[in-house]
Amino acid sequence: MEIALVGNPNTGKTSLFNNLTGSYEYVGNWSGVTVEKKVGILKNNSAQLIDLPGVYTLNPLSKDEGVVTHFFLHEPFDILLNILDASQLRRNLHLTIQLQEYGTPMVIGLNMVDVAQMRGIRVDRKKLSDYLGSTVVPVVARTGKGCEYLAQVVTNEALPHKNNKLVDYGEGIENSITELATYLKGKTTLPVRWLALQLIEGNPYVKTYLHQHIEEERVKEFLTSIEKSLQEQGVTVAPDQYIYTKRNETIEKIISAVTENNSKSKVPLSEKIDLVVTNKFLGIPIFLVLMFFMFMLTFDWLGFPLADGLDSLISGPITGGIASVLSFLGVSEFIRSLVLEGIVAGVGGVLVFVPQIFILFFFISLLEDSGYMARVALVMDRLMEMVGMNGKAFIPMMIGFGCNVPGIMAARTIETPKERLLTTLLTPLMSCSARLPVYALFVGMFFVQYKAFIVLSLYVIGIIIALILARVFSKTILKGETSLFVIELPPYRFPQLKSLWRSTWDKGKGFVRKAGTFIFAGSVLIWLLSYTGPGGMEVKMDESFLSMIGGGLSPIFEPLGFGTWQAGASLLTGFLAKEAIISTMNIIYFVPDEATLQGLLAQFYTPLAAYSFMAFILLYIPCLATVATIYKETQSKKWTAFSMGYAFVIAYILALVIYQGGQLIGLS
Ligand SMILES: Nc1nc2c(ncn2[C@@H]2O[C@H](COP(=O)(O)OP(=O)(O)OP(=O)(O)O)[C@@H](O)[C@H]2O)c(=O)[nH]1
Ligand SMILES: [Mg+2]
Repeated sequence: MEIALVGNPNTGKTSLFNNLTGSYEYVGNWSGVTVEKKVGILKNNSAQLIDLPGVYTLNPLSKDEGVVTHFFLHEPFDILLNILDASQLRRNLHLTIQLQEYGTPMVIGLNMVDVAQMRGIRVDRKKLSDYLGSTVVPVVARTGKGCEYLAQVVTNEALPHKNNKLVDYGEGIENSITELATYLKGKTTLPVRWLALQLIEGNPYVKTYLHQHIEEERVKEFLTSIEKSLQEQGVTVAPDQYIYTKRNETIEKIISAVTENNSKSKVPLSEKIDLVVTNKFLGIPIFLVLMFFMFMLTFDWLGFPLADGLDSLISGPITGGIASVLSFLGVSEFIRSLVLEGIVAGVGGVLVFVPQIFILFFFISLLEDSGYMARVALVMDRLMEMVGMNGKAFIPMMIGFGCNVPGIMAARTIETPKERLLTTLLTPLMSCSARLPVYALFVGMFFVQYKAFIVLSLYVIGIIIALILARVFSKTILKGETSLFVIELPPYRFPQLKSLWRSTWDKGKGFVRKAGTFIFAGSVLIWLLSYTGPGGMEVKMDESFLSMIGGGLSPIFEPLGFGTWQAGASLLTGFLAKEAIISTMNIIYFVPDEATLQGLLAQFYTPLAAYSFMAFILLYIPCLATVATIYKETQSKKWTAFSMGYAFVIAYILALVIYQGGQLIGLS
């Protein structure tokens, strides 16, 4: 049995999905968190649950909304589980009516009853159930209250195929629909009334679907007959508007019958906070201060001591322990060196940064779950509009701070193809967490006093370059209108510690896993390349294959301040994954403990060259996983190649300006 989970954005569908299936899908307090279909199995194995992106209507505007409409047209399922936000019933019911018209047996999960109660809204579950002809089960998806019972109702009860005429659109429309039904007879298994109403609303997916099943003439005839019959009735508005009005009338009737509103406070707390946070002048400074605070926490107050401790642990007792085990086993010098100077140095060098990565992810999860994300979009909207995008595109970019891959996926929520492509191309300029170890290493060495400030400057450079390029691209290669900026500001929520931790862990475990697989394999390879050379095995590092490869690249980087073969080799591996830069450096500059690695770096970099190097790493080329995602989302080799090419050029120019310009004004 297949159950489809459908509802407005940000109503708690994925929270419920996670609860019922034991999954850990992405949850956040803004609209458009889920952008693709996710399938899970109910805990009691009785059915499959399908989580879908949130939609306000089945008539899609953006790509993630299209996922839902496509699903309704092409992927048959057995039961609809419609999630309603009890505190936003009026708006949610528009979708419910459309789902009802689809005719599949439906159960209503009335979520956020805790929020509704707090605001003094009471919903009469029994009456609502009578109106809709579906069982209504109140739940709190976040805590799991009522969820088990909801699962029982969905899977156990014999659900009625109910009357799907909740709204009466009048005889004219109903007659035309009956006529359309005769043409579609035997040609589709989908409910004709639903198809017809969606067509009147202008749903492009349904139109295409109908064109595939009957002659286009018939579709046109139907639409003309609707228009004519409405005119005859003296209706002056367009048919889609008429449908909307009719639905609204029904909704008002239901709302006044089933809800009771005893709210006392006129202005909710969220709105009071927003007066400050989204203020025209204060908005951006507040955002920057928050980021600065995040970096202070990650690099100074908390992260640095933790990483330092972990580092001593890895380079001291752990390496020592492994060394003694190897001696005890009597392994060859080759194996010993591979393990200690390759794997332990490479993987350990990356794992040292786990505490800092987790702190960063914790902070990002906090922003996501509190509701601040949508506010940043609003605050950034003015800047974004100046460059041909709108504020909504900043959400994928913010997500990109964690990892560029989900950031690019989130670009699906952007309505126009032009802006979606722009966002996809520019999100890799956002500094992801994998670049953080590089910053940590270098600011720890060269900018001890200003760690957080230097890192913040890199993040801001990423944002500024993205804005400038957005402007350039939208004036040259990607012309088109900027779409209207519409965003829902969800109420602020106090994040629960449990879900915060879960979401932090979910993001962070990818980093740990990558260290154990990708970085592990990479370290072995890099070590082998550094251990062997044209002269055979055990060559001096400067005569190894790795130094030849890196040396081939180094002249290109000479003008940027880091023309060493070591830098060339690390940048090359950095394309596979940005953390690999750190593991490569740990292997190349192998020294038994980190303190001296930093000392060694001082021989190769000046502070100015270090900054130029960090800026270059920030921008130079998206990592392999990101490139693959860009290809998957754009389905275009041309744009994928472009995303790599332009990034390299920009990185080069910027690093050049920083290094040469810095020298000109006397920095070193
Ligand atoms: N107070 C309260 N918050 C909830 C409840 N259910 C979910 N939330 C919160 O609401 C926010 C949205 O939850 P999601 O599960 O991501 O919502 P969604 O419907 O999947 O959202 P989209 O994927 O964007 O359509 C999160 O911050 C949840 O913690 C609830 O019953 N009560
Ligand atoms: Mg979701």
